[in-house]
Amino acid sequence: TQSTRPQRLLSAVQKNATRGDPCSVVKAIDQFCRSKEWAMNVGDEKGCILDSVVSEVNPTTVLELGTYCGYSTVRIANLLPPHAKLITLEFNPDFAAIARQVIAWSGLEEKVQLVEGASGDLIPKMKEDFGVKTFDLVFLDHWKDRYLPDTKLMEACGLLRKGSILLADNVICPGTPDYLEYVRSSPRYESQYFKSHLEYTKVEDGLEKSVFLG
Ligand SMILES: O=C(NC/C=C/[C@H]1O[C@@H](n2cnc3cncnc32)[C@H](O)[C@@H]1O)c1cc([N+](=O)[O-])cc(O)c1O
Ligand SMILES: [Mg+2]
Repeated sequence: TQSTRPQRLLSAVQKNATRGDPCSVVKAIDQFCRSKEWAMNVGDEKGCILDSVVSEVNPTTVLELGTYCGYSTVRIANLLPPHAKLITLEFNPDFAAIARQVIAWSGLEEKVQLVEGASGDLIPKMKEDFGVKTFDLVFLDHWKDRYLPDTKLMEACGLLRKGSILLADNVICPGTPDYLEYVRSSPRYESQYFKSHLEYTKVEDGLEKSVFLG
């Protein structure tokens, strides 16, 4: 039977990366996506911006929306202080299975809780079922039309506190116009655009960093 792109991406990790070495896992995926098959990981260029925001926030609790193959999960988890926790949500079971193996290969499974399911269903359960008070950092990288409804849902569920950071991928390409309008015009957010390029291409894209003001 034909393999899927995520399966081929995982094989590239198992072939080219060193077990327990998160940086080699990131490099192996970037090399695969540049030389073999494009895949919708945040990538190396935007990944450096992601790294700098994670390092600056130094979060204890992180939420990632849309695990896919676990590329940004590994990048974020690799920078977390001890005892910090990254919860990543993925509703496609095939992608989740691949991501679990990528995360395991990196040796970061202690810092990551991958939850299978839809963000719209899981966000309201974060406090009660996952013992979360509020998130210090949220990385949005799932379906682009879910960014705004899920942000409003996180507000409604009291999951954001004064100073919580939302970092959104793809605000230009494929684009998240309603989300961008909301965080840039709402008095409850202070937003900043980090211009970059769509992963592994020369097309413009960027990350939007928004601080929740409470
Ligand atoms: O479409 C893009 N990303 C969507 C990502 C989707 C991933 O998040 C999961 N998901 C979706 N809603 C979910 C709700 N709950 C849980 N997982 C969910 C999907 O099962 C998939 O694994 C994209 C596209 C391009 N592009 O150039 O075309 C570039 C990018 O960087 C992208 O991120
Ligand atoms: Mg993306």
